[in-house]
Amino acid sequence: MPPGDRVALVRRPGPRLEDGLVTHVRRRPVDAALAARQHAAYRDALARSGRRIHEVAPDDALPDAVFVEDALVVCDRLAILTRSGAPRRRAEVAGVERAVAALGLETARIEAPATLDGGDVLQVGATVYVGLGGRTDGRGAAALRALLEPLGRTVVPVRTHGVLHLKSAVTALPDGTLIGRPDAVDTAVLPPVRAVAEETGAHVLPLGGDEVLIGASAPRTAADLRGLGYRTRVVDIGEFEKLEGCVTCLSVLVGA
Ligand SMILES: NC(=O)NCCC[C@H](N)C(=O)O
Repeated sequence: MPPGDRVALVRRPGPRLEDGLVTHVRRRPVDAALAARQHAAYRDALARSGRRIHEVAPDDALPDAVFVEDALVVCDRLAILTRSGAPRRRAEVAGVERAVAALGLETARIEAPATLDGGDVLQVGATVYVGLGGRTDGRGAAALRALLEPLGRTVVPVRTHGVLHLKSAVTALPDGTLIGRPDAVDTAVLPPVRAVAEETGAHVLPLGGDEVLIGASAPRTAADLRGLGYRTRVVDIGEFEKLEGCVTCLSVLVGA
């Protein structure tokens, strides 16, 4: 991957998407054809923000593979292949590893028995918050710390409650301000978290400059962010939200 290249890794959903895991929400039918269209629009939004789309080969046997951020954490030029806290998601890493190798990144992995999902890893400048909840354990956080401290990062574990991942509850605006649901995380270890108007407004993906990607299900949060001076790029990812997915989890951004 040449210096300056800005890439978005994505993985298209398959026909068995509706068999994806649900933990904190009631299962609802998922329309696979609509999901495919929503994913195409999501890829298009990332491409329009100046990202080169790099696709991980889809795997129709792995319904949750579309949530690619859980299998991979990228920090500078290091790609960390994770070991999900959901055993049936662990096979997703193989395809992601091949895609990462094609980008020429250095690789490392979270080794058993540690568990870590990428959705629990929130990078804000030189600080990396790691959620401790259903999917990531203390060993996973320690393994992440051992890999990232040499890169000048400070790793801060954060307990989560009643949410799938840390980034289900809290994400960061381009200036580093945290936004989301303070009730779902241990706020004692975090800077102030700006509460959002809708649950799905907790998920924003900074795209560069003052632009953020946000789901169409959070119109009041999007309006608030525009009020703060941000440009919002809105995508409808409703079929993925039925499976506890959000705008962050459908991609991994590599490069500034
Ligand atoms: N990082 C994320 O927010 N990932 C969403 C994963 C959803 C998937 N159905 C799961 O339960 O693992």
